[in-house]
Amino acid sequence: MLLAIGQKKLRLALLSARKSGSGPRAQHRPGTKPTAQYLGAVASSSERPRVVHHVETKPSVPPNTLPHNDAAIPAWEAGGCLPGPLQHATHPPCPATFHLDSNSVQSESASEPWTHRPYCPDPEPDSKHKTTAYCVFTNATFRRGRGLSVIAPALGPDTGTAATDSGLARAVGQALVAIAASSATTGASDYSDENDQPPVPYAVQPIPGKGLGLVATRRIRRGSVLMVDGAAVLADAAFPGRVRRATGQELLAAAIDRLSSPEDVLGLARSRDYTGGASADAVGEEVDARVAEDVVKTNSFSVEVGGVAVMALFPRIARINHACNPSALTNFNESTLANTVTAFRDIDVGEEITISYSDFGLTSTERRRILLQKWGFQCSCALCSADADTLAASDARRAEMRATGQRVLQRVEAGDFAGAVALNGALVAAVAEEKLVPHLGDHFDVMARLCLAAGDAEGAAKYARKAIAEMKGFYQGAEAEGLAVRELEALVARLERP
Ligand SMILES: C[S@@+](CC[C@H](N)C(=O)[O-])C[C@H]1O[C@@H](n2cnc3c(N)ncnc32)[C@H](O)[C@@H]1O
Repeated sequence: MLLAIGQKKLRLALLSARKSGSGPRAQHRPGTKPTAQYLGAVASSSERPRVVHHVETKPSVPPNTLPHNDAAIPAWEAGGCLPGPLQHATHPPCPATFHLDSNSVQSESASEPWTHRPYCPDPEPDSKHKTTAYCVFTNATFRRGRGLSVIAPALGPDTGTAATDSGLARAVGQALVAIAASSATTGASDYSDENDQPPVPYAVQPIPGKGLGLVATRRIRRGSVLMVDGAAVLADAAFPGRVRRATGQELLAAAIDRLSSPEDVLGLARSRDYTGGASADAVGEEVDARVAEDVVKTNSFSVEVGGVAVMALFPRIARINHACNPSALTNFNESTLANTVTAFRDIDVGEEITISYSDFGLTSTERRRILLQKWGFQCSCALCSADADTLAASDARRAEMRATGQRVLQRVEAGDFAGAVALNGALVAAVAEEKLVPHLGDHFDVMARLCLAAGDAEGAAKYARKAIAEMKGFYQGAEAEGLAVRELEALVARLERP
């Protein structure tokens, strides 16, 4: 994700170089913040892969809905206790509502995020490993009753927060309460899945050399939403390094087991066959634990929730294969806990729908190595299978894009904005030639800011208009109304004011 990181750094450099009040405030928005990538080595990856991140146009939780201090939680104050992970130092947990069976439903109240008692296996501390207590928190109503399980640090009985509390259970709990409140008001389902009603524009079918995959069943236009998939499992990315393996497997198995259809997850692709041909639900508990672990490794995205790095499993998106020049992009929205798949370009009937698990700025050799090392497969996508000349030309463009991005940044840091404008123009051309079209809006946005910093108001307005057109064309619907577009529109209006 060097390209996007470069863009982000560049934007930051531009902001610090800019005189106060002379331009719009930069925000993270689609294509600029690397967050999502399939995980090969669970949690240990320091890479921040390709992502398209949703524009947050409003706070994810209405003010005072679920604040972090007890003084502002009147509904729960009345009861004198807080449910599950939202317990606070001065408020004891609500023992009366917990059933002894950890799988039994605790509550389906819209104001309480967890419908089950947290499942907290013994952390098995030993002298060699520094272990942390983790729990499985479950909301059975999310995803239209298919459920969501969260693996997050346990909350201490005395403090309400664990020493290592990542805030993950709290952040997800807040999102769930806000989602429930919004569904109750609007009658809408817990995430926007209007595009998922049959007939969907794709079919899941065998793809030679790749297992199953998605194939377009009708022509899909660039920018259209193909699928919105709510998370089934969210796991603190740090947990595999902080629990013993057996405990980790136990947590994962419990997280999946609490979903209404565990087989939807256990039946996903994995790197090995532990079953001897038996179906996932027909095998023993021990095997299930290993299957659960492998399925999560093979199919999880890396996203952020409440500033915490998280492994996220979206069961339907998990069927989408990787391509180095993909036909679609994913876009995780922290407020809805759902991931949206958008067509990267026009997709013909019969064409495979693919996303990228790796960084666009890498050469083919680098990508293949990472896909093999971290995800355990030899990439057989169209670009990797292309002839040597095509691959070499693509590699040269991607290497050049990366190097040019760095040079642009150096010019900005040196205050040479005119030089940066000239170089960034070459970068935009290379991006277009490599058909990484969704990035164009971001690049035009950067060009607008560079022109502004260089004192070229006309150029700034021109590129701001181009960025708006790209962003609106690509990120249809809510995204097009996003903060970035509004900022750019404000910039154009300001620049055009006589
Ligand atoms: C998230 S799953 C994708 C869906 C999977 N094909 C299935 O059958 O459910 C990832 C797995 O799909 C396969 N895969 C995905 N993209 C591939 C590619 N470009 N080339 C070869 N295999 C691929 C690999 O086996 C990988 O471990």
